[in-house]
Amino acid sequence: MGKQVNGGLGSGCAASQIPRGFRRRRESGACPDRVTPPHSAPLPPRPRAPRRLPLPPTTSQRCRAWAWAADMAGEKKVFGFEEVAGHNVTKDCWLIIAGKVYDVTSFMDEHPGGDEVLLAVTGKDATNDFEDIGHSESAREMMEKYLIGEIDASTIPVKRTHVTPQQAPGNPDKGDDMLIKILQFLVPILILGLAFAIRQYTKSE
Ligand code: HEM
Repeated sequence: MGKQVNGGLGSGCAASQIPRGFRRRRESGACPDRVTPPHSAPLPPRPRAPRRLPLPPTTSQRCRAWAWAADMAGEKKVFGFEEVAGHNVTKDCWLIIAGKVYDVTSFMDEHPGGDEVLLAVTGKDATNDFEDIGHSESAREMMEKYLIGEIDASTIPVKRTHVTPQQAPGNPDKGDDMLIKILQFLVPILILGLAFAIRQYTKSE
């Protein structure tokens, strides 16, 4: 039978099976069953707030950075039409004017002609639209700020030209012309004939 040490261990305590390492605790009178009371347990490390990572750059920012780097290196980036045409929203707007590509995203709010006109000419060669307005010299100087590269002219889709519908063989339009000519003669003759008939009828009465 286990001997009671320094008094203090309750009768229900399994002090007799105390492993060696807990002897001191046992001697201090605390029940060795309660080896690490919750209040004295070291607090678990606080979960650290996740570090805010910087957002990855947008396509437009990447392209601008690329174009800037290329510009610094003395070469202009050459864009394909499809790539340029994809930038067609207010927050990401590119224009093709006179063979050059302009990223006017940051200019949308400031453009005196409004942002809608700029959006309306995305996805096409906007040279004529730009020239039709008769932009001032200062507007043209301003453009330099937004220049990001050049367009690969071979990628611009060929403009659709208006094709007049071909006439069917036998030229059916000719038949219509003949009918009109006949009516031009016939109608006045019929009116005259009718007038003459009415006159005759009223005379005989
Ligand atoms: C990077 C390209 C462009 C720049 C820097 C630019 C700049 C300007 C500026 C500074 C003005 C004020 C008037 C002037 O100084 O001429 C203006 C007016 C205007 N722009 Fe642009 N523009 C650009 C592209 C375009 C395009 C592609 C269109 C297409 C239609 C357009 C349509 C207009 C219109 C409608 C006005 C108003 C004209 C008026 O109220 O008399 N702009 N733009």
